[in-house]
Amino acid sequence: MTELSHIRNFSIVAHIDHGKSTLADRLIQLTGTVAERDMKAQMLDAMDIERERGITIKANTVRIVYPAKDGETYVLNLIDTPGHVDFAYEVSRSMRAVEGSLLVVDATQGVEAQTLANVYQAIDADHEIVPVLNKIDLPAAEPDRVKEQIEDVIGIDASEAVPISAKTGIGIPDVLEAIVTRLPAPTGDRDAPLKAMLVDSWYDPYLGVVVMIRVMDGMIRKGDQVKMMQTGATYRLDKLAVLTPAMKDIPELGPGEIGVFTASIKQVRDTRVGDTITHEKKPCATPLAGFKPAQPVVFCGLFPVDANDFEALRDAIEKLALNDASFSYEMETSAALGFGFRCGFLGLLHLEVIRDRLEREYDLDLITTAPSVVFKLHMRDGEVRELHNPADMPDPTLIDHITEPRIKATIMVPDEYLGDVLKLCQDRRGIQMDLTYAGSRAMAVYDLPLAEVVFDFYDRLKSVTKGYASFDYQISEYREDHLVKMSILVNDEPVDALSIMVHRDRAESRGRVMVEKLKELIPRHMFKIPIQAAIGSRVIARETLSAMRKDVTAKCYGGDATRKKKLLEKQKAGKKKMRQFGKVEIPQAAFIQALKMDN
Ligand SMILES: Nc1nc2c(ncn2[C@@H]2O[C@H](COP(=O)(O)OP(=O)(O)OP(=O)(O)O)[C@@H](O)[C@H]2O)c(=O)[nH]1
Repeated sequence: MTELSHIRNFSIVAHIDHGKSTLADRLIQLTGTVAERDMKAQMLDAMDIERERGITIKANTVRIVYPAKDGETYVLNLIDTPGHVDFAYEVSRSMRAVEGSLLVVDATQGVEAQTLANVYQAIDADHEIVPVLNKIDLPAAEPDRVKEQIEDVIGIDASEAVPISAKTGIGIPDVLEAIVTRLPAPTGDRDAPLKAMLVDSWYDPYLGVVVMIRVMDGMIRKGDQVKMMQTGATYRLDKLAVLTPAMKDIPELGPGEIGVFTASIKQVRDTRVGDTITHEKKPCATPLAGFKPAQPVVFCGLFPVDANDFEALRDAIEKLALNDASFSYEMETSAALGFGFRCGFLGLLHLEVIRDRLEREYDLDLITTAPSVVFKLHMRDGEVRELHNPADMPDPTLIDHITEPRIKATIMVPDEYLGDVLKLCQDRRGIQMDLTYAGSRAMAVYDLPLAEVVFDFYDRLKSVTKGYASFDYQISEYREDHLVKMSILVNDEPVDALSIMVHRDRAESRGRVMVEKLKELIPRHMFKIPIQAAIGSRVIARETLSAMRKDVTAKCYGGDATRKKKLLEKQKAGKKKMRQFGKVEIPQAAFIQALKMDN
């Protein structure tokens, strides 16, 4: 056990690309935590997808042993936090497991959207914050200007910000000293009953479920019988270790320490992030505050392009779900798409990440249906039903009214983009609740329907503000509105995967945009194809895709056989991504494209 005074727990907060991973690598390298030959760039972003997308999804941690200038040796625990709004809950609870943060700001760019969103999380968690100005090796670096900006915009003292280059290594020893001298040591009572926070959990193919904890009070040892206070489940610890980042066994962990254990836990679903872990025999009196199970808020259908892949998809989804408690699924059948799954996610990025992993790691070709939220149907007979899929909408005459989830959204944006942001929120049925200014930044608080946000709101917000807005939301309440189901008919056949719930006053314009887009997205066939949007039996928008009779190879007059072959191959590959509806083939991309709202 390490003495409390010799522990420092911290996270690194930064806007994307400001150098968080590079700095973490440097800290690990300089302290010799990983042998030079094992050092690979961006150690902490384990998964391929994280690397490619440059985002960190799972919170990672590493224990660094650092001999400081004062002659004492300190244990520094770094927790890596995810940076996207879909994972805001993961960020906020991992923040509560540490006492301080390094705020990394790119000295050539200055404070940006996520810098703000993330630093406010750190401030909320009462962190001591050490500003770090990165990339000072670049000629465009303006450390003084950025210092001033940190003080103006964030309102924290930046006079002692540490100038560094994570790339060349300048200033890294100063960062380590600042961690020891400026961040507070944790507090806790080793003689009190065990109270530990479940910070994260994941599935390891060799060890089974690994649980990461931060001990608040008491001691935890290998062989202990522990209890999860929320779920009530009890387990015996098989292994207790720290991450260096490789797992290293340790006999015990005391207050302020961070480590991992295994305990023959069958699935990650049995471990709830934020839960309190205590001893079964001598439990602590009260659990830690703020436990909140992650609730899926966005649902969509995932179907195999090739019906023969259904079993493979089931297998893959079950495996992924073992590793991700916030992802839910149930089997679904669709007239158009056959057998598949209705899946629930924390948000759109989460959806994309899961879909990508299924396609890549399990080599599956998937069709994704329109993301939707959970509506509540208040039936005339008094029953309240949840609607996860617009295709399951019952006869509207049986419904008294429908409620939908609303959110309280906070958007921070530089002045010059405010007009566009307000228009976007207005277009999405938003109600302005507050508008304030801090320096040259505005903060707008809106009450918005979640359904209008789940699809492409972030994308639109990013594009109208050139990436300079930060966005955060909380679900507020379910509220009644005039919602109707709109169906899309292609060649007079309803395509259930394209039906959506929409506000009555907006159905016509949404329907018009959708049929126009589908007309562009569906390739011409040998016959005329009507494309219609309808509410019940009433058609509200219609386009006709005219017939075509053309051999794709007709253009290749002359005897260029290879070119002809290539075209045919391309067409064949394209077919794989097509789906047959009656006589019509619809490309898979059309399902998502048609639903984008950028009219
Ligand atoms: N010139 C220079 N480039 C740097 C420095 N630190 C990081 N970079 C580069 O900046 C880019 C982003 O660095 P990352 O460490 O991946 O940034 P990050 O904040 O971890 O990004 P995400 O993990 O995507 O959030 C990479 O190309 C780095 O090589 C620095 O001090 N100087």
